[in-house]
Amino acid sequence: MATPEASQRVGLLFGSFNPIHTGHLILANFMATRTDLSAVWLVVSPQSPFKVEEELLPEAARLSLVELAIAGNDRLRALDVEFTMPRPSYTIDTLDELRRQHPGTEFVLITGGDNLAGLPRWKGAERLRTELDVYVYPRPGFAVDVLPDWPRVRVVEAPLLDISATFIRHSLQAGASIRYLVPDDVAQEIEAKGYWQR
Ligand SMILES: Nc1ncnc2c1ncn2[C@@H]1O[C@H](COP(=O)(O)OP(=O)(O)OP(=O)(O)O)[C@@H](O)[C@H]1O
Ligand SMILES: O=C(O)c1ccc[n+]([C@@H]2O[C@H](COP(=O)([O-])O)[C@@H](O)[C@H]2O)c1
Repeated sequence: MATPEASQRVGLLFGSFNPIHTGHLILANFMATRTDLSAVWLVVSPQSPFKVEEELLPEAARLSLVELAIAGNDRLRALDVEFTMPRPSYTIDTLDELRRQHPGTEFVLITGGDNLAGLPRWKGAERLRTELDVYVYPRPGFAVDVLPDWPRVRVVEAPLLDISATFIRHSLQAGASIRYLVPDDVAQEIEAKGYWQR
């Protein structure tokens, strides 16, 4: 008899989450509730391969903010699987690890439209192209028809969200309010810890 996990299709949203914001949350919840996915796991990457960020919060702090943000949403889960893996964090390696840990689960890669054009340069791109369904959430300013050779890419029709972690960090550095750009609990924690504030 099939176990509940055997039929599960889970979306993986990889990110720096520096910090998590409402854009991530709307995206993740949209994928978890309006597609064939039963859940979305937010994978916090200690170090994204292409990103050189000077103001990267320690991964444990970023994970904590993700956990605060998704508390109470049964369809979302935060993962620290990359914390004990080599850096930078390559998605194909994490995918292999998660497939090993969850043999009954079928994983789908979720990404924002800004990362789509770069996918062919990711480690193991040919495996990603052929082995995975990729669900894309469009992002303002980025074309989504850039990978005609990736037949497993599917772009969802969803409201565009012009929110980024960069904007949150810059707002904090400028002393501007980030209310509603991140959940209240996250804003309070950022303020209490003084993250990105000068
Ligand atoms: N507003 C958004 N619309 C669509 N996708 C998004 C949005 N914000 C983040 N994403 C996607 O979420 C994933 C993780 O993003 P990430 O943690 O790098 O956040 P970010 O806001 O892009 O950060 P930064 O501004 O620091 O570059 C990526 O696939 C990214 O494309
Ligand atoms: O595996 C790769 O080669 C690869 C290259 C670029 C980005 N990624 C992953 O994509 C996620 C989002 O990337 P970024 O740079 O927008 O934060 C992040 O978690 C990275 O680990 C992965």
